[in-house]
Amino acid sequence: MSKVNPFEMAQHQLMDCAKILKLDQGVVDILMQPQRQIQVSIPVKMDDGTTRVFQGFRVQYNNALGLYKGGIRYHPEETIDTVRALSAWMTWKCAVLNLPLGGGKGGIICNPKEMSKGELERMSRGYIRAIWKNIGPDTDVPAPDVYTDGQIMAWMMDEYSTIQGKNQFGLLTGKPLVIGGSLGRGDSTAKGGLFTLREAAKELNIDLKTAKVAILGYGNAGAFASTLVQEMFGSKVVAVTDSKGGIYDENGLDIAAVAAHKAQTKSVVGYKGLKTLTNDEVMALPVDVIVAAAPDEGAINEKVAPTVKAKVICELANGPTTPEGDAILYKNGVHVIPDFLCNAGGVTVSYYEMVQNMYMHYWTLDDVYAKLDAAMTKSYHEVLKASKEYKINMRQAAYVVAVSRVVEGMKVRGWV
Ligand SMILES: NC(=O)C1=CN([C@@H]2O[C@H](COP(=O)(O)OP(=O)(O)OC[C@H]3O[C@@H](n4cnc5c(N)ncnc54)[C@H](O)[C@@H]3O)[C@@H](O)[C@H]2O)C=CC1
Ligand SMILES: O=C(O)CCC(=O)C(=O)O
Repeated sequence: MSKVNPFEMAQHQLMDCAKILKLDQGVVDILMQPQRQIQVSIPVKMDDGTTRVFQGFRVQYNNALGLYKGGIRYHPEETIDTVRALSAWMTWKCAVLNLPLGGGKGGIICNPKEMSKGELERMSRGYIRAIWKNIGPDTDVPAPDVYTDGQIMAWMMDEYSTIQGKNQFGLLTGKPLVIGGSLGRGDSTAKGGLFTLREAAKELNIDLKTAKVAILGYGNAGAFASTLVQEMFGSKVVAVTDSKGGIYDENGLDIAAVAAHKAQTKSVVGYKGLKTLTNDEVMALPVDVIVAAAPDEGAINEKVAPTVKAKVICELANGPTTPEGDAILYKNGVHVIPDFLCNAGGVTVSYYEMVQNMYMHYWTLDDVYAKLDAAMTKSYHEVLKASKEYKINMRQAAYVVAVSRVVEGMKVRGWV
């Protein structure tokens, strides 16, 4: 995961925005730190009879615009700084989409790939027992993120409901459909990002039908993106990577066959005997679009950025580009659709799930996609407009739009 400190990166980006907006010091001081950080120890009975204690976090960054919202990650290299950074980015993400929500994030340091289903269930329930007083349908609503899924959400919701003595479906989003999940949440991050790519392509006169696309990080977001980019635009996916490496075929990959290979061997590497490439080599390929979907914060740095030949980078991952990388990409005319705008489709459909849970009335898939398309398109153009008005890059522009809204919320509430 991170070779950089993601929270320092997030603070650097925020300071950049504070200068553009000429924010007062008191406002900056509030925005630079989370409102609350919770760290808990979770003892778990392992299958072999031993007890292991896992460290878990929940960081509640800012709730000026609404309750804290954001995913929970299970990762061996999770740190409080990763979770802090991600909770800040959640705040800007909800604000840039104009959702009535604030930002939060959670994580547990663990390797879910080495745990049995029973161990995962006991750890997930233990996490909820440790933090239940600080979360809830009106205060902080978690969701799935890296290496967590609907099943884990279901266990967590069930544990919380048991503690409360009543069903609490609204505790979190990304739930299985049968217990109040929303249609369309599964591929919403990728789909939302591709709606912004469509708008960027119009702006830059890129014909997506003939575009070559490289996808970094063939996980939830990346795998959906590789199928959808073909279905929605007819683009050709020529490269994909995962944590073990990448593969490239200039004539296009058969994505269904790559998915089958990954399901069988646990990696895209080795598919049809193609040479294994590193992520950095894939970044430098002659493609039109890069979809950055690997949970590898700061991977697009000052060394990698100058090698990028793509015209557009869609940041489905959180924090893939360092400030130094950003400056180089901007100078070289690479259009970056920044993370908290590009990947906001996930939390937007999570918000739709909350609305549906409250009304106990469920929408069709077409309704969800139509609303998501309208929301992502509107936000993309608001950010593009700010980028032109202020003559700043798309990330700075996304910050300007998002932070202005959060600051307005803080002001009317009398915080500053
Ligand atoms: N799933 C969601 O709804 C959302 C996810 N995101 C972000 O998207 C990114 C990916 O998340 P998911 O797809 O949910 O995770 P995931 O856990 O489903 O997939 C991650 C994939 O990336 C690969 N990977 C890990 N390290 C890598 C590396 N260094 N280089 C290349 N590939 C690597 C893994 O092998 C795996 O295939 C994360 O940054 C996450 O925070 C952002 C918004 C919402
Ligand atoms: O769906 C959500 O609430 C949050 C998803 C998430 O963690 C993210 O967008 O990074």
